[in-house]
Amino acid sequence: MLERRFFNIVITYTTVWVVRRAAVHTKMNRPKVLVSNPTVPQIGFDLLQKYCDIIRIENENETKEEIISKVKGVDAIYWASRLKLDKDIIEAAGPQMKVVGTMSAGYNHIDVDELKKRGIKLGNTPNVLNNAVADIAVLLALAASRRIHEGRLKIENNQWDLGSQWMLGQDISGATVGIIGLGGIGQAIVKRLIPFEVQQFLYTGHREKVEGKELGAKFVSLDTLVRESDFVIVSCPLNSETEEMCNEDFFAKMKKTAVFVNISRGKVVHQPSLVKALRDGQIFAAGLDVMTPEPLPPDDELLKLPNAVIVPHLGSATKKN
Ligand SMILES: O=C(O)C(=O)CO
Repeated sequence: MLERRFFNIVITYTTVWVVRRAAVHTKMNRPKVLVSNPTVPQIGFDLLQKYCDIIRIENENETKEEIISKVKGVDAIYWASRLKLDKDIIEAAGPQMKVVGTMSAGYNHIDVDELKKRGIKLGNTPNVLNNAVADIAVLLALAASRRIHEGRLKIENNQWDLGSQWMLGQDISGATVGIIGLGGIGQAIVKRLIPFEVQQFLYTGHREKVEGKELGAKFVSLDTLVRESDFVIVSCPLNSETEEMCNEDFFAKMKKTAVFVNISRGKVVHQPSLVKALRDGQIFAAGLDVMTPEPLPPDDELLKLPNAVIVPHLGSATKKN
């Protein structure tokens, strides 16, 4: 999964741009940049090399210790890593460090408070990923509601039944779709689902948005969204407010026929409660691009559920040709 993600050239350009700007800002001829993982596409290294001296981590499964051993004295960090960029690493870099660029829309893997305290700028890659991630959200919503994983298992187990009422799924046409977090990705999801003749879109977040009005979506409380939606799609950032927001109480409020989709971060969900809700038929199905932990161990309970469609965090894993 990591290799495929890092092929996203658009992301690379954006991150390199952030690091370059920092270089100009610091008025240094050739600032030193640590690249935290070697699977960044060559084009990324080439661009960086033009303006900066690169400190490389050669190990694809980089460790915090390795990063700490090489980070001292750098002016910037190109964070292409699933590890947490935490206080220890920031401190080890030293007070001259001015900027961090990350190849992702989400930045929950970076200690932003620690960066702020030290006046270090952070660049991420919002918007470039909206379409790719929204595509995965739609794919998961349809795959989960139409029992795609379960159907495949039935074939493999020689349980193909010819009855007319077999393996009925949930329609998305005529459904109420609730989007938690109508940011760029949430809006792209709504745009994709309009042609599916969804009956109404609900959304929730900090405030009502002009874009919501333009898309014909109705701003409601989280409670209303969870209770009234046939599809609940999570596309909000992970932060202290949203961590484990989808818990036992949340799933208990959902309709028994509803489908849950998460393309945000695994930790927005209290996963044991989701597993229970799926196992006990409290909700109909789930489609997940993100989970806890990542990578998910092959013997995890989630993978034993026929009504869970799971992909290994492929939201942004597309290649622009
Ligand atoms: O860019 C991100 O933050 C993603 O996780 C895309 O899936």
